Amino acid sequence: MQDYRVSLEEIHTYVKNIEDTGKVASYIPELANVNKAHFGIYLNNLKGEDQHIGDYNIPFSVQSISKVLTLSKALQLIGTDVWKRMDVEPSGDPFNHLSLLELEEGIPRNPLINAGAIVIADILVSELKDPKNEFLQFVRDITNDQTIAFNEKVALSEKNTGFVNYATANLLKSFGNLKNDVETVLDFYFHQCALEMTCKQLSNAFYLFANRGNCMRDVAHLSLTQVKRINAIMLTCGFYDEAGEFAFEVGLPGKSGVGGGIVALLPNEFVIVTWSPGLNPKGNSYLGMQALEQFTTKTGKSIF
Ligand SMILES: NC(=O)CC[C@H](N)C(=O)O
Repeated sequence: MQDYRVSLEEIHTYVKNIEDTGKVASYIPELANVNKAHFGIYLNNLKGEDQHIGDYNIPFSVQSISKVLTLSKALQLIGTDVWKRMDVEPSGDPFNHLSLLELEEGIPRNPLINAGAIVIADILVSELKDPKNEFLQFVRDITNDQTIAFNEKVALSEKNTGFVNYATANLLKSFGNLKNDVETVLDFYFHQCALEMTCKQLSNAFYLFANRGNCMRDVAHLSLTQVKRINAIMLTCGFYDEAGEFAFEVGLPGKSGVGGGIVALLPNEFVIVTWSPGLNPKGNSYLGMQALEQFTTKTGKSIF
């Protein structure tokens, strides 16, 4: 791949020399069992000349990365009506904060924080006959991989400790921005977060955001306008109160999850996925962010 002056080996070596001060998420007990030493990168350059290194083929919990996929499904189903129930502004707050939601009367700042994603889950529960299975099928279809599944243990673990998400859903309900019952919506939400995918599968799933809405099989799933808007939301809101930092250091639209994964992409050029479970205090992968900073700095490829 002559386009990219940096090899993933170089980035791997750079990252291996950094002390990983990140901590594995433990507020979802099942995630605390993950070995922090895992590290993987998968680079899909849209031309079939992929590169990878490390643990790129080990499934991990995608967590909040799933919020981009549920948003996509909701836009497919009800289009711009999504924006009647939430905004598209960065929150500048942690992913699970409640204060803004109360102040702004149950209208979440954006679909990539928990409150917004719970409203999106409500939309999918209303619109789909068999929400969990139909959403899973959507993810399998865009990834072109029928093996992707939910990890039921992770979903249950989060349900048992999901007090803040229950508070969020109840607050949304009290403001009339949740149509279905709290249990049903959160059951869907905990399952979407408990999707397990590898770096490679995630890069294949996010291919459509770099490829004008068309997946790897060249099937159109989203319009160009929808993809433009989703990428804009990833850039401004994909890293919660560190969205500015990610744009500053890396300069790509992307999304993180507390499983330690980060997906980032440059439209019409590539999708890159990193996995390193140690999280910084804002809940984003500590080494993943540094690997991506090195990648865009060394290749000179960012949206800026
Ligand atoms: N940032 C994340 O990945 C958070 C997702 C997690 N399932 C939660 O709701 O707390």
